[in-house]
Amino acid sequence: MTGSGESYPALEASLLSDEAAASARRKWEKTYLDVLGVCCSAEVALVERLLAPLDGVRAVSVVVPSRTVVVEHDPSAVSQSRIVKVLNGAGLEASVRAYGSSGVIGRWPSPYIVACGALLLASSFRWLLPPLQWLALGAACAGAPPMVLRGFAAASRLALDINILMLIAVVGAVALKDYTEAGVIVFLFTTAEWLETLACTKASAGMSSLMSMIPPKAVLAETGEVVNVRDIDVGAVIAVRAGEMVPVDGVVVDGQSEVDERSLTGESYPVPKQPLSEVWAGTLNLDGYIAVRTSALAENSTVAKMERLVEEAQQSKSKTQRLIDSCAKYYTPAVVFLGAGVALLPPLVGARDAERWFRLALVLLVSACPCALVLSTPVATFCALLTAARMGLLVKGGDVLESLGEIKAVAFDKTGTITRGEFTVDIFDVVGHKVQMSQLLYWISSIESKSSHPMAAALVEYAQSKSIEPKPECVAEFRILPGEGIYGEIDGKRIYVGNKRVLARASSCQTVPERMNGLKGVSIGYVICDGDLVGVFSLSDDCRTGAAEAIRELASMGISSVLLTGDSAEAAVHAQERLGGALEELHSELFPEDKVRLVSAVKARVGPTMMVGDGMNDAPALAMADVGVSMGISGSAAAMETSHATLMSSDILRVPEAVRLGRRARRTIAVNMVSSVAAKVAVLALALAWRPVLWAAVLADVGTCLLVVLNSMLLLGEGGGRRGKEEACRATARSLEMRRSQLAAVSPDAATKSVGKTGGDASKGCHCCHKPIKSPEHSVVINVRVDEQREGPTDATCTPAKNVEVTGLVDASVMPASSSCVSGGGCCSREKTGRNM
Ligand SMILES: Nc1ncnc2c1ncn2[C@@H]1O[C@H](COP(=O)(O)OP(=O)(O)OP(=O)(O)O)[C@@H](O)[C@H]1O
Ligand SMILES: [Mg+2]
Ligand SMILES: [Zn+2]
Repeated sequence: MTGSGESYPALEASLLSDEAAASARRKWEKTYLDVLGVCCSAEVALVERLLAPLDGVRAVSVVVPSRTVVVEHDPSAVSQSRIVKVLNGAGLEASVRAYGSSGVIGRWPSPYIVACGALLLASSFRWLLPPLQWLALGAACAGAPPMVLRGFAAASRLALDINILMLIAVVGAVALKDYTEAGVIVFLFTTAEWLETLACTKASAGMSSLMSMIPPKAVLAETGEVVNVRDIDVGAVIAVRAGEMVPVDGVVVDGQSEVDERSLTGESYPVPKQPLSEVWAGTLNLDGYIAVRTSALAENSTVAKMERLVEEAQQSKSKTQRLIDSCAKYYTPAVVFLGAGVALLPPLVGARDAERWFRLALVLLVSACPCALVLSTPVATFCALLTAARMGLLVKGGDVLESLGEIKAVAFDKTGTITRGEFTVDIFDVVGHKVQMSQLLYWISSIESKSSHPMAAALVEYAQSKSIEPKPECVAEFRILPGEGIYGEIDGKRIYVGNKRVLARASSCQTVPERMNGLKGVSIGYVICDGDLVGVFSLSDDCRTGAAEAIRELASMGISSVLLTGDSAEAAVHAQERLGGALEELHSELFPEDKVRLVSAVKARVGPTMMVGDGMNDAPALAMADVGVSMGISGSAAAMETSHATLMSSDILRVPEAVRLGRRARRTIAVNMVSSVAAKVAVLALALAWRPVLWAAVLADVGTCLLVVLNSMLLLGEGGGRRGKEEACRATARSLEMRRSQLAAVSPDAATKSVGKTGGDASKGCHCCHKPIKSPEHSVVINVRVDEQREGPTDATCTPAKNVEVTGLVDASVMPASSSCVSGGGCCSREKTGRNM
């Protein structure tokens, strides 16, 4: 006995390992199918039940709004055509979507609908020729086959769906000898379904445009060989010519070009690329040839991750949807019993008008179809998610979208979020006589090249500009000290780089050179070598374009903004001044755990809170917030992972836009739900008060379904393209700005001159929209002009800046609002737009 008992685990293990081996041998592939017959969540279960048992199918997911079924399968075990056959066997009208095609969906009504319509029309002449009334019965029969097939497939799996309810109504009407009614029901139902499919085409096209951005082939730079994108290894060099899509993420190694990153960031303007620039799969190479060394496999490229996220987001159900679904499960059987009761009980107890009760039961059944109610959330969520993705905001699920609309407060990180995270080194000094400048630079740049903090990049670049190459391989024991700086050992020396906390920790001598005292608006760093302060430096960073505008926009929506930074209090206050005092609270010198604590404090005090951040030190706070938004494709991976949404572009104005989209989505869902319930109530009221009209019930049902879809699709048009021309202007300004910084890298004079020319046009207005140049969109142009006008008279309107008083250093430094104007420091709107944003 024991013997056989013992043999089981062994057997199981061998079975398992066999299975594991088989599954490892298998080559999984994803097939996208257009399945027109999917219209309700009832069909989702049906599709799953049909495909899951097939051998060689690993995963099935159904995207209702775009009528897409995604099957992960092993083509050698179960072919695409087999899957299509199985689905069509249940009348689901499936077809394989070709790679890169935009979800071809039948534009013409099916022959069933046409025949049904034609017969119904002919039957309307029965007042001329009474036998024509039989044509109505013919119409019902002609249109019914797809319904019967689907209904039968559902029924054989003990599921009750809309097709069955409609068939009951049709059979009921025929039983009452009301053939016209039967014909009308079939016609209305099939036509509405067709219209719904048409309406979904747009949404579906949007989704496939997300999925088919990457070209299937790429060209190897060295050999010119054309290879499958999936077969490209990391580190291969591929050639991307003008007008082609970048096929894999990578780094430019040769050539120069401008790239349109709209597919990722939602903003269409040329981004200049030169050697060492990063490029991403799915972006468009506009002009010039570039050779790209790949940094990821095609399946791990950013766009592929995005695709997966969007797919997952559609499948993850939101709160509202889960509620509806869980009700729908008990609801439909309950309604069937109720219907049977209404039809059977009154005649049994002797009611006279049996036919009326029978009709009432049928109306009840049809009206009970929860189709529109079930659709009201997912379709709206789908459309909003697509719009968000198009504007460069990747939302990880319907839940997040709903929370976005509830936001009452936003916590911003400073470095890399409010500011650009592109530091410049202002001062770099050796302290004492222990080390030489070149040695100090070598140590720092070597250690910093192991850090991903934005300050690190600036320090490495600074060293390189002094012809010193970092050697990260010589650094041992590298450590990140959260909220303080970094540590590393090089040439046998123990070196700390960081803020004054590091100074306090690592050095006994705390006296700082005179020069570093009283510096405004910069971050000061210290270098400590074996316990001695050997170097100091200061770094400055500018606010992002539109940061102040974004915060003001949030305020106008009743949302308060706070700043949470690991940087010094001085740097925080400086940013606040640059923003014209737009922030309500400043908290500085925070450790990652302080950020978490403050986010939960804001949550408790104000309400649902969003956190926007980019760095590793933001990750825990992002997870804590109701909605954590990570900034930028180049932001930290940890932040992107823990956040609920990722802003692919660096346009901070997308933050208020996202909240607005969330609010709009919530409103749309509410309208959908109310109208779908109201329509049913109206029909039932009509049936009780006057008489039960079957076709009106069907019309109300399919009509609200259609309305729900159309109403949700209004979400598609907004968001991304809302600002149109303004957006284009801002984009031009930004690309100008970028060109300027590119030029500045080469020669600072050239930059001023080249953009200065544009500045000359400024008196006439913007060169693209001819509006007077005032708005932040034209910051670059003004940038130059303000430099010239610094001494001149400033604008008469002076936005009152809130006076900043910093209390606790580590903890909250809440600022009382006062209306005194800080002189000089960016309080005038003219200067603000010019210098800082
Ligand atoms: N690699 C580094 N080199 C030098 N100093 C650093 C480095 N990393 C961190 N520091 C110092 O530690 C401070 C806190 O860093 P932390 O990453 O917590 O915040 P931050 O990114 O500067 O600000 P924010 O939280 O607004 O993004 C920095 O302001 C800087 O002074
Ligand atoms: Mg940061
Ligand atoms: Zn319905």
